[in-house]
This record gives sequence, C-alpha cells and structure tokens, in this order.
Amino acid sequence: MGAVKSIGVIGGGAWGTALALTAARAGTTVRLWARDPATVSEVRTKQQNTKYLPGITFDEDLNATSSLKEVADADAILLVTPAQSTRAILSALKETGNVRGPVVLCAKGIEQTTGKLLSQVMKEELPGIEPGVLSGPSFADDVAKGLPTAVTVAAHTAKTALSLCEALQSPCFRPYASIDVLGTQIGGALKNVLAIACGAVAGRKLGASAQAALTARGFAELNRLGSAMGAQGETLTGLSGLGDLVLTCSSTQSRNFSFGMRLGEGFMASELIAAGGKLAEGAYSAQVAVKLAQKHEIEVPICDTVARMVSEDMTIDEALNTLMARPLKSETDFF
Ligand SMILES: NC(=O)C1=CN([C@@H]2O[C@H](COP(=O)(O)OP(=O)(O)OC[C@H]3O[C@@H](n4cnc5c(N)ncnc54)[C@H](O)[C@@H]3O)[C@@H](O)[C@H]2O)C=CC1
Ligand SMILES: O=C(CO)COP(=O)(O)O
Repeated sequence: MGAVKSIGVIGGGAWGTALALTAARAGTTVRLWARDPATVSEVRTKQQNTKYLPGITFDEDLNATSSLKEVADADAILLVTPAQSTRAILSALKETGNVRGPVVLCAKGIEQTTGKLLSQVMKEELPGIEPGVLSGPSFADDVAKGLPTAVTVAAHTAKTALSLCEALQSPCFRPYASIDVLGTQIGGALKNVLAIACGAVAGRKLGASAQAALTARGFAELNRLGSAMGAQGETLTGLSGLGDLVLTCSSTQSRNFSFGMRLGEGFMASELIAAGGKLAEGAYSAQVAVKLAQKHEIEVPICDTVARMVSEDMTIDEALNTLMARPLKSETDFF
C-alpha cells in the first residue's frame, strides 16, 4: 500500500477520540465516526468529549460524523469500539461497499461467542481487506492530553505497518512497526484479565509484594498461552505484551484494575456488571481465554480464577486460597 493520507476512526469513546487526535497531530486528515449524535456534535462544536474524556478540551478541530459511509473510504480505518461489537461493525462497514484501505483493530479482547481473535473475525466479515492491530501501554486520557506514549502497530507486511506508523507518528506518539498481527492482539486481550486479578489484590490490601508476584506469574501465563497460539517472543515481551501488562496491573487509571479493586473490596462481579459502569474488557475475555488455554493444554490459574470471580461470583478470599494452595511448581524448566 502507499502513504496513508486519510484515516477514518470508528468509535467515539475514550480511545477512539484519543486516536483521532493522534492522527490529527500527525498531520493526517482524520474523520471520527461516533454512534451517539450528541458526541458528534460536542466534538465538532466544543472540541470535547465530556462523557468519555471529561475535563479535556482539544487544541485540534476534529471532523466527526455519524455516517459510517463517510469514514469507510479513508486510506486506513482504525476500529475502536469494544471487542464484542467488532463483528457487527465490520459487517456494517462491508455494507457501505466503500472500504479499501487496511482496517486496524484497536480493541483489546477476544470474541466471547467464538473464542476468535479480532483479526480472525475480520477475515470472516471483511475478506480481502488487510487487517492491522494497534496495541500497547496507552491510557486514552494520557494520549488525549499529548503525554508521551509508545505503541505497537502490526500488519501482515512491513510496508503497511510502516505506512500506518507514519500516519500516526508525532512528537508525543511513537508507534513501532511489527508484522506479528496475531501476537500483538494476544497481550492486549490477556493483560485485561490479569489486571482484574491485580486490582483485586490491591482492593483487598494484600500488599505490593503480592501484586508484583501476581504480575510476574500473570506474565508467565500470557507468555505460555501467547507462544502456544503462535505469537513471537519479542512481541510478548514488547509494548503490546509485557509493556501493557505492567501499565494495566499497576494503575487505578485502568478500568480493568479498578473493576478488580471493587472485587477485592468485596463487591460481587454480578453486582458490578448489573450496575453498568465503565468498560472492563477483561470481564468479557476471562472465560474465553481459559477455554483457549484448555484447547492448547496450557495452565492459566490466574486467568481461571478471574473467570470464576466474574462468572461464578467467587470471592477474593476464595480466589486467594485457590491460588496459594496450588501444588508447588518449578518456575523454570530445568527439573
Ligand atoms: N481507553 C483506553 O485507555 C484504551 C482502550 N483500548 C481499547 O479500546 C476499545 C474501546 O475502548 P474505549 O474507547 O476506551 O471505550 P469507551 O467505553 O470509552 O467507548 C466505547 C465507544 O464505543 C461505542 N460503542 C459501543 N458499542 C458499540 C456498537 N455496538 N456500535 C457502535 N459503537 C459502539 C460507545 O458508544 C462508545 O463511544 C476497548 O477494547 C479497549 O480495551 C485500548 C487502549 C487504550
Ligand atoms: O488498554 C489500556 C491501556 O493500555 C486501557 O486499560 P483499561 O481498559 O483497563 O482502562
């Protein structure tokens, strides 16, 4: 593909808006699609998205629309709605008949009903269109404020990955190109599940040592499952793997970590989910991650415990006992 001069961003939430600002700062023509007409109007007239990025007024004028057709024919599309809505949006994009450039998957999750990664969903819904993936340690608020951030941008060819990087690069946003489309998705999906566990440890006030142990053992799960699924080792230890895991497992700014904190404080997952609230992708990915691990015959005790907290209302104390009572293991392979 040639240079990416125009980008269509689909999703008027926190991350979609932050990525539209990123493209604008890179000097790329950008149009943001949002489902909610009030968001479209506020972005266009007030340079704000108060529902998802409260307290931030953009310096950039963003062009926003509620017509999918108007964003579909850009040189590249960034798809930034929650993971479970990816199939429906891809199908709606196909209906426009306008898509020609790569579609970059920016959600961090696995399709719950099928266990498929989002690039596999895309292959079914938009065959013939190149998939890309953007992932890494990057809070939307930080990016919208122009704080320095680095992410991985993957595509099947280096040329496409580099063209996408060039269209997003600015003094505050540094994308690294990759051709590991599969591996770049795995870290983002699994770190959300593991961040719920770390949040629960923080909420139950189990201490910094426990949180660090859980992060390291969580990485062992991410690494084992990612490798079994075909991810490259450097991807798993890179920005989209270890980098994002460290960020999300250590900050109350993370919605997954905060969801876990509430579990640690004694709330039941069913109560939190029924109450609505902010998106915690890990709650949707936990069970499907465990199923994928079973398929690959990989042990993922932390993901499994999170899945049980989310789907069976296992309490934090039961979760802790389950993990601490596991049979002793070697940390490495040498015996
Ligand atoms: N917020 C962040 O810091 C980051 C988020 N992400 C990922 O980006 C994805 C989106 O997250 P956010 O923008 O933060 O979520 P959000 O909750 O701020 O916004 C979600 C947006 O998607 C829209 N939406 C939801 N379902 C839809 C559907 N069926 N059709 C059309 N629009 C729909 C909502 O109206 C809203 O505008 C998630 O997978 C998240 O893990 C990735 C990196 C950073
Ligand atoms: O993916 C993110 C940071 O890289 C955002 O994390 P949360 O969805 O947990 O807020």
